[in-house]
Amino acid sequence: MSTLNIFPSLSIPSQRKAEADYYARWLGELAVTALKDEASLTPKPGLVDLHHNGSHQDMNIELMYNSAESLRSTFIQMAQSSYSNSANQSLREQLAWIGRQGEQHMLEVTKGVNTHRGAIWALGLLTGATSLWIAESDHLSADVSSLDTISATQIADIAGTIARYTDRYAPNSGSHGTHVKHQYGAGGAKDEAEHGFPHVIDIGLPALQQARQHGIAECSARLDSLLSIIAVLPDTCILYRGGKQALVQTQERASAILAQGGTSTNKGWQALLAFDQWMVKHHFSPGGSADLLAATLYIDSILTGITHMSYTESFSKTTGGRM
Ligand SMILES: CC(C)(COP(=O)(O)OP(=O)(O)OC[C@H]1O[C@@H](n2cnc3c(N)ncnc32)[C@H](O[C@H]2O[C@H](COP(=O)(O)OP(=O)(O)OP(=O)(O)O)[C@@H](O)[C@H]2O)[C@@H]1O)[C@@H](O)C(=O)NCCC(=O)NCCS
Ligand SMILES: Nc1ncnc2[nH]cnc12
Repeated sequence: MSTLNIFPSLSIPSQRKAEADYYARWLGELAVTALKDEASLTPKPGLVDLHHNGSHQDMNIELMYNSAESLRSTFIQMAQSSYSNSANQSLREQLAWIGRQGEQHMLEVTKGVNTHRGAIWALGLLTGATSLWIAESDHLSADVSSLDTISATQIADIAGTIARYTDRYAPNSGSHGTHVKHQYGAGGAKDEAEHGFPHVIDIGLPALQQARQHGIAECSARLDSLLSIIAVLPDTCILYRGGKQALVQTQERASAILAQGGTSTNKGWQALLAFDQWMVKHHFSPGGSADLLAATLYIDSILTGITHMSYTESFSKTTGGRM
């Protein structure tokens, strides 16, 4: 993949540039890990997982992993580009440029299959926003207990601010999302980002954290988080394939499993398996919800991992304190 020559990196002093590269590599790694963790979570309703290809003829787990790996450099570039930058028109268009290059690269790797378009959008904005947030503040030296949902909200708000600038070079895509927008008035991925990722911050993340607090095993905690998102998200993937009724039925089924106590209960687990079969039978797939689960896992990894990764700390460890 070609590298961008529009980064303002030459004007960043070398220490600052080293920090930017350091954090960008870390954030890129977290984003790729989040995508692979989403893909491997099993069993997911209608989605590709370790057991099957869900409602997708053209995808499998190998393809999802390869697609995720292919996006590492995209996320790194987005984070590099955002460090020492501000949430403004220019950054929006730099990220869009990198995002479109990333989409091209993904499509080359997957031979034309749209595995992660929505994820490039969501995680691209969030990696960029995290990088900017790190650069602007002293969060990394903060006590871990203060890195809570406030930090998550701040990062998602920055992502929302960037998303609200218009990308003047966006082509008229004629995507499924555009089609669904006209037919049902659903805002889709763009709306989600512009509002600061409410389905990540107010739904997916609290569901994940609450499940863990109740001692629920990590796999079930993540599945419950996914179901919480499916239960309320206007997912354009479901709307495109099955219309409004499919979306309502899908949401009701996800809510019913949560009302039964979630996937950690025997009843909930059986209901999840039945839900998966029903989705596959009807060829429905909650692709947007899967992307937002990946975004949730990414934000979660920032909150839980951030103190391990202070640049200064890590740098002084490797150099014996000599800066
Ligand atoms: C601004 C864009 C988001 C424009 O994209 P688009 O007009 O296509 O908008 P949406 O359809 O709304 O969203 C795109 C993808 O986002 C996922 N998604 C769906 N609903 C939501 C939602 N409510 N909230 C968040 N995310 C959502 C979804 O992606 C997943 O599904 C993909 C498979 O989808 P698709 O190909 O449509 O469906 P299939 O049924 O599988 O197709 P067939 O097999 O039947 O043919 C998969 O990729 C998942 O990721 C939506 O598809 C943005 O994309 C954009 O402008 N990009 C340009 C560059 C840019 O700005 N980059 C970002 C810079 S940070
Ligand atoms: N696991 C998955 N299966 C199908 N589409 C997806 N889009 C994002 N993650 C997905």
